[in-house]
This record gives sequence, structure tokens and C-alpha cells, in this order.
Amino acid sequence: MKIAMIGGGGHSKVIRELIHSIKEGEMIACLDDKYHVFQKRKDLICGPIEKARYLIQMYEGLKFVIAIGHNKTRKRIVDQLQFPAHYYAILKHPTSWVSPSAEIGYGSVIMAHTVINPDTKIGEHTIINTKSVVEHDSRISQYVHISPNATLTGGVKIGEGAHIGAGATIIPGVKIGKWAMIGAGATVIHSIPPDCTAVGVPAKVKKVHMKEGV
Ligand SMILES: CC(=O)SCCNC(=O)CCNC(=O)[C@H](O)C(C)(C)COP(=O)(O)OP(=O)(O)OC[C@H]1O[C@@H](n2cnc3c(N)ncnc32)[C@H](O)[C@@H]1OP(=O)(O)O
Repeated sequence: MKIAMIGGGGHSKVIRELIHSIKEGEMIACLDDKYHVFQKRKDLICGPIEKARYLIQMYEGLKFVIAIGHNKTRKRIVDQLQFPAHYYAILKHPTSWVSPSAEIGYGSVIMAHTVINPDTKIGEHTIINTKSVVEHDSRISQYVHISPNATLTGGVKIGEGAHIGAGATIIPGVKIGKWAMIGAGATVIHSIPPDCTAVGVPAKVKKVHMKEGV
């Protein structure tokens, strides 16, 4: 599978190694607006994001992945490109465990040493980051980021664009609102409303976001 990565920052380094770890994965391009010229550098094509359509003409069956950790930026690029959902790859690291009954949306990435248990649903363009756990019957929407070592216990619901900080724990049945930010190390024992930041043990709302988010 030929893959073009969009985004050339820190998160993209991990995605690049993930692509290399997949037997059928072949990374052919990295698009980022920091590249002003469309050119071949060593074994990789680099160029601005606007060249994505041109790449599709060059490589039949090419898949994309948005390799950017910031949820609103991933959404902005997906909205801008207007590609059909199946143009995006679903990437799973070979050391991850994904239940056969779990559903994963296009554009989502499942990093090393994660566990995704039965009857979970994960939306599009979501990141399940290193060593995190998504327990049975959980529902994770699109553009979510589950940071390294976070634990979602059974039947948890995560709204669109929410970011669960590193090492956070969410107890069974709790709901996290759209575009909420859960601080690193938080323990969430009550549902959290949309568009706010919640921190601590137990997690409490610390900030309510303005329209443009954090
Ligand atoms: C591979 C990767 O890197 S993936 C990315 C993983 N990223 C993360 O896990 C990031 C998690 N981010 C955090 O925890 C951040 O501290 C946030 C988002 C919760 C808050 O950030 P900001 O909005 O900038 O808030 P700020 O730093 O101003 O802190 C606001 C208050 O919350 C407190 N606070 C911030 N983070 C936490 C936290 N994780 N736990 C407890 N309290 C916290 C601060 O002490 C401060 O308290 P005060 O008002 O009493 O002084």
C-alpha cells in the first residue's frame, strides 16, 4: 500500500516508523506547507499540501494519513481536501492488539502496544497513541486523540475532537464532551461537558473554551 503522509512535525516521525513497520506499507511522500517546492528528496517526494491531488494522479490507489497530533488542525485539513473517506489509510502497528469486532474509521492510526478490546467503535482521523488501552464497548468519535498510556475502561464515550492527556484514566460509562481536553494524569469519574479543560484526580473542569478551543 502506497502512503502519503500529510504533516512533517513530531507526530509524523512516529507515523513514518509505523508505516515502515507494516509489511505492505510503502511511504512515498510527505506533504507539509513548510516545503515550498514539490521535489524528490532522497527516496521521498516532499511538497506543499495543495499537491495532494496531483499525487493521486501519479499513484493509483494512493492512501493518505494526516500525521498531525492537533485535532482541530487534522479536521481543518480533511475539510480543506474534501477527499472521499476511503482515500485515507487505517494504520495499525503490528504490536497493537485490535479485537476482530472493533471498528476503526478511515484515517485513524493505532500506535505501538495499544489494546483495543471487543465491540469498540473508533471514528475517522483518530489517534490511539502509544500503549493506551480502549476497553470493550467504548465509542470514540472522529478527530479524537487518546494520548500515550491513557486508559479508557468499558463503555466510555468520547466526543468529536476530544483530547485525552497522557496517562489519564476514565472510569466505566463516563462520557467526554466534544472538543474537551482532559489533562495528563487525570482520573475522570463523572462525565465532562464539551469545550472545556478538565484536570486532576478526580477530574474537575478548570477552563471553559472560547469558540476557537484551547
Ligand atoms: C506523543 C505526545 O506527546 S501526545 C500528546 C500528549 N499531550 C498531553 O498529554 C498534554 C496534556 N496537557 C495538559 O495536561 C495541559 O497541562 C492542559 C491542556 C490540561 C492544560 O494546559 P493549559 O490550558 O495551557 O493550562 P495551564 O498550564 O495554564 O494550567 C491551568 C491550570 O491547570 C493546572 N493543570 C494543568 N495541567 C494539569 C494536569 N495535567 N493535572 C493537574 N493540573 C493541571 C495548572 O497547574 C494550572 O493550575 P492553577 O490555575 O491553579 O495555577
